[in-house]
Amino acid sequence: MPAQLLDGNALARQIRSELTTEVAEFIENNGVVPALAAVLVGGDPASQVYVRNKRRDCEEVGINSTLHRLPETTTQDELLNLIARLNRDDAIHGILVQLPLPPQIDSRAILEAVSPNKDVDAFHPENVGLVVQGQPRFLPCTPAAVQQILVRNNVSIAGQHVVVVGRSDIVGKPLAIMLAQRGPGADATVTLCHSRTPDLGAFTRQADILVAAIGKPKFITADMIRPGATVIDVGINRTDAGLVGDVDFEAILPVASRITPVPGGIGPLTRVMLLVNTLTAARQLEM
Ligand SMILES: Nc1nc(=O)c2c([nH]1)NC[C@@H]1CN(c3ccc(C(=O)N[C@@H](CCC(=O)O)C(=O)O)cc3)C=[N+]21
Repeated sequence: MPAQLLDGNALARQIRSELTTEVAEFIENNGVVPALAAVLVGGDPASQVYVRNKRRDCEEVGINSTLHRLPETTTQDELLNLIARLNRDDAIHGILVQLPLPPQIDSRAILEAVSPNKDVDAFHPENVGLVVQGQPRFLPCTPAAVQQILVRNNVSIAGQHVVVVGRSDIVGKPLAIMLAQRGPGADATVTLCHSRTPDLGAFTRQADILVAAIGKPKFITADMIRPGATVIDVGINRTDAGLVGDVDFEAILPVASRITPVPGGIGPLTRVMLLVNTLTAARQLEM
């Protein structure tokens, strides 16, 4: 029997519908509309698509969204000035600075400038620290999307061996920490593999749940999967053959028990987590 598809689009739709009710209740109780400010520097085509989809998502659930488009030549000071303004603006609850930023800008300095209370990406060091300590203010969006697709499809995590491939600061590293945490939706045994792991297949074949977050098209092949494993594909690679993930989907389908597609897997859920975090930010700031 081929693997069950874990449908990110359907789950994203369901969570947006839950959020629509919660946002309406928030507005009713507080007389304030949750609001997200997105900052886009330059014209990276993938970023344009992402920001456009995100604005549509906000509209669907009743969150206000504003987009600040800055030219490719924006200086660090100009961007810092905009962030300072958004930090002070009481009508704005969440701030997202779309990555990557142009080379003249120091991304780290920018992410540290966003108020931790409005940091809906959870990229600020204070929020990263809170996640590590198991006291999150916001969960980082893509790791939260992976956790939710597992939890909401009743995939057991506790006591399972999760192998994460990729140690980025925005996906692999925080996800490994979140799934190893004590508590619901966690309690896994986690192995974090990366580009310097020798004999990667020896590790991935031990995975009950394999998460691919490497950023290389079809990098995970069928021989690297334990029969019956759950495979989560975080990759979004634009190739001549279209959008493909980090796993060789067709070849793995007959081996795995469950698998996420690309597109339509973790991507749409990542955007939903941004909405969740914006509502959380509004609740915390309007208390
Ligand atoms: N500050 C910041 N926060 C981010 O969360 C962030 C970022 N910068 N920079 C870029 C990456 C990438 N990312 C995606 C989210 C959703 C899809 C997504 O919805 N993908 C659809 C396909 C969309 C398409 O067709 O292009 C899918 O997988 O089905 C893709 C990529 C968020 N990122």
